[in-house]
Amino acid sequence: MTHDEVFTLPAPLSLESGAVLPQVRVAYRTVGTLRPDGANVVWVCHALTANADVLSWWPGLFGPGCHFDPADWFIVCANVLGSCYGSTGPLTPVAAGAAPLYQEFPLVTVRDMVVAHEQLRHHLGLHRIHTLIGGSLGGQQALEWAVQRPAVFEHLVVLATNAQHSPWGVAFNEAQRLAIFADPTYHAATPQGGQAGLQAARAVALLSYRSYAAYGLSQAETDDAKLTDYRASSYQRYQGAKLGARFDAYSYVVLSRAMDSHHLGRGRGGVPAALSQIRARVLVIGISSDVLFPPEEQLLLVRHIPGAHYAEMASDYGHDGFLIETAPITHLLERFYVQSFA
Ligand SMILES: CC(=O)SCCNC(=O)CCNC(=O)[C@H](O)C(C)(C)COP(=O)(O)OP(=O)(O)OC[C@H]1O[C@@H](n2cnc3c(N)ncnc32)[C@H](O)[C@@H]1OP(=O)(O)O
Ligand SMILES: N[C@@H](CCO)C(=O)O
Repeated sequence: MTHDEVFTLPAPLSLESGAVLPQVRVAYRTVGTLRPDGANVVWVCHALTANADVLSWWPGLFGPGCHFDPADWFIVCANVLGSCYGSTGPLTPVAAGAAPLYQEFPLVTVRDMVVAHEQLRHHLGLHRIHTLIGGSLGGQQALEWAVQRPAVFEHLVVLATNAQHSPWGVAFNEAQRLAIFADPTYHAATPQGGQAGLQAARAVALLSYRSYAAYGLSQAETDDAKLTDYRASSYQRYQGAKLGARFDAYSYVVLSRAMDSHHLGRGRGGVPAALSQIRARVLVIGISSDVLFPPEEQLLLVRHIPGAHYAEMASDYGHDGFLIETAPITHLLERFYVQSFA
């Protein structure tokens, strides 16, 4: 029922930047069984540091007994180009026998990621996708894909995402990249290069993923006499180390730049014109406390996507609420599918 595979694109991939990747591999996982009529496909686009194993990083939404239960759905998730979970990225060769490119890996855009996954969709023979879903960078890909191929997707569910990455979002990403570039080991181009910088970058990023309230709830001090060694400090260090143990600095730079590049309106006459091309039935979910992708960005999507539904979740978790608040998301999905068939 679970199938892991690597698909090699049949031809070199020309990137939006003009660079060419001679050989691109896309690691993907499918879970569940495809119905003979092909009507039960849910394709998941993952966010910044996740991977093709959606049941591990989106528990509560994907898995036995969840809304997207593999007993009912054929679940597809592919690791994005530039990442470090099996698809071609800075630490893997881009041609047979070639050395990894590390910090010389070319600029990848969200459009490039989608072009690679569109080729995978063809390879898998999936002519209709019942639901395309993603949050954050995953939502950016899902929107881009729905604009590129409006006829393929019946339903589109995007969470905590936007039509164009904001100056605020770019600035957060640049602050994180500065932490990585300040680490001299990054420039040495080894698999472990930039680890200290990556850990600092994750600690910076967390401030944009959570909220004042979330830190207050989980990291409040009980010892009034304390002058140092605060819980919030050790939490930041722990989270940095946790990402460092499973990710690399070079992929992090590539993926954060891809996020910066996201602009549905580029070359398409602007964002409203691009969004108006979407034909899927759309649910847009915002999170009240999301400071990185604030609800006004999702409201802009809803204004320009024909017939789109909007729901806002109240949450203390900020942007990461899209990964954590799976009970209210399940409720919103159930309501959306009922509305879709009404
Ligand atoms: C193997 C893989 O690649 S799996 C990929 C996993 N991640 C992804 O795919 C990306 C998406 N997921 C995420 O971004 C996150 O996992 C989230 C948002 C879903 C949840 O974040 P988490 O870090 O798990 O939760 P939270 O912020 O509550 O932190 C809990 C962790 O911090 C630790 N912690 C909490 N307070 C402190 C503190 N004061 N000091 C030190 N550690 C602390 C907890 O012990 C816990 O540790 P654990 O993760 O080892 O169990
Ligand atoms: N916490 C998410 C990033 C925010 O979208 C991740 O690590 O992928």
